[in-house]
Amino acid sequence: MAEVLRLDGVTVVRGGGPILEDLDWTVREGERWVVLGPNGAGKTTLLQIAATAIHATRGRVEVLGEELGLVDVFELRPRIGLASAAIASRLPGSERVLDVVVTATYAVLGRWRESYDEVDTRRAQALLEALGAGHLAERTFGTLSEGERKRVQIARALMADPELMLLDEPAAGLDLGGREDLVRRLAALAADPVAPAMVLVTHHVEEVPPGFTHALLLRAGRAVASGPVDEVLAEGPLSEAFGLPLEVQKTGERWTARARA
Ligand SMILES: Nc1ncnc2c1ncn2[C@@H]1O[C@H](COP(=O)(O)OP(=O)(O)OP(=O)(O)O)[C@@H](O)[C@H]1O
Repeated sequence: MAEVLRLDGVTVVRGGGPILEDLDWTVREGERWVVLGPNGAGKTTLLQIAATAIHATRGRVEVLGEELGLVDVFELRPRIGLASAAIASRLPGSERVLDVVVTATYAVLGRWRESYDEVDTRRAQALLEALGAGHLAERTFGTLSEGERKRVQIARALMADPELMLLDEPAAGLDLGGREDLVRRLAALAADPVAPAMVLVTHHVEEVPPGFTHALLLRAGRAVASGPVDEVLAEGPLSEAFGLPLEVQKTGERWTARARA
């Protein structure tokens, strides 16, 4: 399968020290990855590399077959879908939800022209419906609850039909019902054979949707484990990544973890 993301020996230095160190990682077409690790492990920095928002200090990064540093990132970015709190905070609260989604076609934040093609509007509405947010299309983004915003952001990230989808802590701030609803919708997306390759960042194994195939565990900027989800989301690697002895259980296709008594 084709590689959509490849990092070879990637190091990112900030404030005098490495915040990602000597990372090798490959994501292939059809794969659904979860990136887990404690606060400050480097997860968001890694997504920023994948989103072409920052450059590695050392090492080589290929995104969608193009080597960063040798390619115009403005041509690459429309092929990458990104949903993150940082992007959501830049979306105008007064914007109609349907427009929030439609404008992604033009890879701009906020509405910048008065009309869109009918086909774009229909696609935006269909994506909102697929994420259980069809009824919110005419509302303004600022009036939505946190859970509703997350679903709209994911619809927005899918709008431009990306080849790589990056989700930074999509369940953060959601209540139990909201989290479970989102996990279910992400599982449906993961099961869709035409959905893009996905990378989902989270702190919690409880948020890993069924159908995610691979996991990368980070601790202090280094990979602790990387590979098929069943091998990586195990007590040994998770305890090492989070720095405490954990009891991990898998029930059906969901995981739970807690500190060992
Ligand atoms: N510009 C910067 N200058 C100095 N340190 C930075 C800079 N950007 C990030 N860091 C540090 O790099 C480390 C990794 O940050 P990053 O946001 O990637 O971690 P994370 O795993 O996403 O954390 P969290 O789970 O808390 O969101 C943190 O210790 C952070 O303070």
